[in-house]
Amino acid sequence: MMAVGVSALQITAARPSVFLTQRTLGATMATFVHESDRILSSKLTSSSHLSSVLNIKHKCTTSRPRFQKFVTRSMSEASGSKSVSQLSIDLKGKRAFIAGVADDNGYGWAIAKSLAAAGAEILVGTWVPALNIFEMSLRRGKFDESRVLPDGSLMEITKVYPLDAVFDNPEDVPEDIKTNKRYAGASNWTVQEVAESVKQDFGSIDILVHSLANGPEVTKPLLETSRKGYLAAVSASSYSYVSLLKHFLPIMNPGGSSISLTYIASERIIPGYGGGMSSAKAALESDTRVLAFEAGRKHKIRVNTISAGPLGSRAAKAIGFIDTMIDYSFANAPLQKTLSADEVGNTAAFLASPLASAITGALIYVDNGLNAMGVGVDSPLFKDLNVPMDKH
Ligand SMILES: NC(=O)c1ccc[n+]([C@@H]2O[C@H](COP(=O)([O-])OP(=O)(O)OC[C@H]3O[C@@H](n4cnc5c(N)ncnc54)[C@H](O)[C@@H]3O)[C@@H](O)[C@H]2O)c1
Repeated sequence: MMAVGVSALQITAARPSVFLTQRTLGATMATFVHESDRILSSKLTSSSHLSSVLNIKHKCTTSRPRFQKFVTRSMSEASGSKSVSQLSIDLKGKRAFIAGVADDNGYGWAIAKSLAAAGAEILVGTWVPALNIFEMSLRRGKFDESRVLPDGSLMEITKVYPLDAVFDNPEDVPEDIKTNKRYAGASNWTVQEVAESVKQDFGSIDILVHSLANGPEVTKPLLETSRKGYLAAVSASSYSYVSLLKHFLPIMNPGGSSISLTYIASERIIPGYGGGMSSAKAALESDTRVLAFEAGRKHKIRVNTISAGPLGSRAAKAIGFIDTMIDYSFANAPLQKTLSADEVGNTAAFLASPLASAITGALIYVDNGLNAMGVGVDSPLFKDLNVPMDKH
């Protein structure tokens, strides 16, 4: 079990922590030895002694390595918690709205878990046609195994909102959708209405995540994509983000953070990622920069996007060649390992945290480094180079 008040997402160095936390200091006494081997007995009884301890440590950094080593060891031992660092991703008291969670396989779910592990309250927006099955599965405990957080507790989703991010307000909704039975029973699911509902229910949020995309003609090459299909991809996958941020910004607390998910097909040719989806991701990335400026200046909100490597989510499986992309990444990325959705989730938690307080308008790759490659090293043409190669 984690200590009370400590979030489950800690950034911990391989070495034991060298500083006592304020909390620990209050209850701790530590003894230090002077470098000339004279005993300098310094009883630490309150947190007001922290600065003097740190000063001693600071002064001896270069010229008194032996003394520093001793102080370091004494302090860690006195703290009694070698693995607790002072640098943690702490989102306690923050509230996140994550758009695009409809099962436990995708990046949205993993991001929700990491944010929850760091202490944030979780609200999700679920695409209306997927809402019933998602809520039923949640209720029946189908996701319980994947709700487990690092400290053993289960991620709580405070509220699930129906959402269709293709529509900004009720006036936009065409008749065929209004009468569609997949939308029957749900209400207030346009972007504007969802933001209003969240405002009514909770007042404000601190973190907005856009983890959704849709391109009805994604399996078609760009040259065969219709205007309708192309615009639908951009509407669902890019403008949906502009709209979400526009409607949520007024209820986002200053210092808050917004994150979207993109894919390398925006900047490099990925045959098979068609239907205008590569164009939609390029728009999303460009918008990230402009929105960072506008949201930063007006509301002090940071806007970043994560370019994630391939993951076998429901959406990716619909494209059809995700297993090939996962194999390709394993064979060619600098890090030969399977990308876990949690790695993207943890990056999102970092970006949402005060640790990333100067990062905005950025595209962060979380893809085992595949983006950095200029060639596919698994090509037979490279066989004489003897590139180190693990088996998948
Ligand atoms: N899976 C990958 O390999 C990969 C790689 C890079 C980036 N991404 C991006 O990650 C994000 C999440 O996708 P994922 O792959 O985790 O799949 P996913 O299936 O978990 O998420 C996509 C979600 O979008 C929702 N959605 C679709 N249309 C919607 C709409 N109009 N309104 C509201 N919700 C809608 C779906 O219901 C689904 O929950 C997407 O932006 C995707 O492009 C995925």
